[in-house]
Amino acid sequence: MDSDSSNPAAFSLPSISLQTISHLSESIPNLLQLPNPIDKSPYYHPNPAFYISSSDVLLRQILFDLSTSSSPLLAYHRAGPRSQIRFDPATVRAAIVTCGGLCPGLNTVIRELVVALWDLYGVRQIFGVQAGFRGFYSCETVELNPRIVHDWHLRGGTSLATSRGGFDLDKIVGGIEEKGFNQVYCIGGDGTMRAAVKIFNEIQHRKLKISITGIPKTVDNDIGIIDRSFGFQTAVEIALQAVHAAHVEAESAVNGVGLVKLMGRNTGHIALHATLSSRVVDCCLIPENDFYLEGEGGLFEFLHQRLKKNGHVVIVVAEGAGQNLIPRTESQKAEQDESGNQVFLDVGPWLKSELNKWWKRDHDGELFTLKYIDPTYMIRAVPANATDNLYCTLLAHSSIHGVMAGYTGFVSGQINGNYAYIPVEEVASAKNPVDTKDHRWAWVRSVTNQPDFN
Ligand SMILES: Nc1ncnc2c1ncn2[C@@H]1O[C@H](COP(=O)(O)OP(=O)(O)OP(=O)(O)O)[C@@H](O)[C@H]1O
Ligand SMILES: O=P(O)(O)OC[C@H]1O[C@](O)(CO)[C@@H](O)[C@@H]1O
Ligand SMILES: [Mg+2]
Repeated sequence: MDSDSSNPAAFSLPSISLQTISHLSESIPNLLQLPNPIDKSPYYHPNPAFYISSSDVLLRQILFDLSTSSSPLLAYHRAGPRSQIRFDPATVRAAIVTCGGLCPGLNTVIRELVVALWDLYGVRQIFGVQAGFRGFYSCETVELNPRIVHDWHLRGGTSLATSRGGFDLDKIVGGIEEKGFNQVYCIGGDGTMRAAVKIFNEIQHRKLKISITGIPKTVDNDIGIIDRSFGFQTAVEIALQAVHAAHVEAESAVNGVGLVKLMGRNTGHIALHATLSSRVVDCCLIPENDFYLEGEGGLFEFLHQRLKKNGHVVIVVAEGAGQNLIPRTESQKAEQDESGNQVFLDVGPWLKSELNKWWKRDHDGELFTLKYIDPTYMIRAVPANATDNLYCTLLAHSSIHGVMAGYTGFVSGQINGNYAYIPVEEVASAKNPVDTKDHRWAWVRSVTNQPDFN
């Protein structure tokens, strides 16, 4: 018999599958247990509800159709302070490392890790590892305290320096052991999370009492599971300035084209958000949606019509878009950066040149002005805005609470507005592409009226 779809009682809730995270007690016998020093904090006055227990979870999917959902709902441990801690603060030696590209908020996360370890938990041995993972074995570490980092949230970049490459598992874990670190905070993107998985596995293999955690950062917002990565909103805000400038230039010319290239290696989130929030973009080109230039339904035909109608156009192109169209030599095809990421050809100047050639070929003699803006590093080299700053603080605090409670091999992240601990392996493999089938891409297309290039 068919279930009555108007009667909610006719459906049963799917089961829940908890994504457990590792705990030091699984590999370290007789791990000590102490009351959380926040008990004595003059600011928090914790009541019983203040502490989070290991049975507190949050769901990844909060919207679903009961008539079709049958697979279990994924749940994660809720982030936050635990009533018992598993490190004696006096013996903690915490290491903080930043890896990969810059992102607004890196310095805020470092600052808040230092200040909260110091103020909330009474940790006094906190170290900055310089220049990314290679810093564990090739550079002096710097001792940090709240006085040193007090104004770091006002600075862009990372005051610890960052780098790509330099991943040598044996040397890194050797360096961690040699320097006596027992808490390792890794701030970085997808590559950093993949590296953290390997370090975590090696630490487990060596049965070391070291907790490692990841705090995901990427302006590209290309890390899955979490709501968004810190710094992304700030980057979009700065990107908008470039889009508005391109619009002014285009509008003030005859047959004016404003072309803006924005970051986004494999994902077009920055371009998409800049398009939706500016409302002045005529065409948004992202890596997830192939496009073509010539013929029916192509970019040139669309631009011709738009210029005829409005007299100007604004194009936003993400750096990873159109890579299949740009001619490249065999050696360019194989080029990688130090971390093994494919080196892209520069889509901005290529598109600019193609547009100029097209106009000259098809509209010779008619006025045409193309202004190209490439704000690339400007959007990620700035300090975090207010929202990202607060987000960075809560991520740093979540990480410390989890580590002090003895959890390891996890990432702190926001899921549906709440903070969770997610297994680092899961984050390392979770991508976050723009879904060109969902409502947000449909919204872009309805705002721009651009072709779908199918
Ligand atoms: N698969 C991997 N295994 C081990 N180490 C890795 C791996 N991928 C990346 N790494 C290391 O992680 C660090 C950061 O990687 P990468 O340069 O790709 O930046 P990222 O963390 O992805 O940040 P972003 O994407 O924002 O630039 C580098 O030191 C790199 O060597
Ligand atoms: O020039 P760099 O520092 O290697 O970084 C560029 C890359 O880093 C990112 O900002 C983050 O992954 C990408 O958007 C960009 O492709
Ligand atoms: Mg990356």
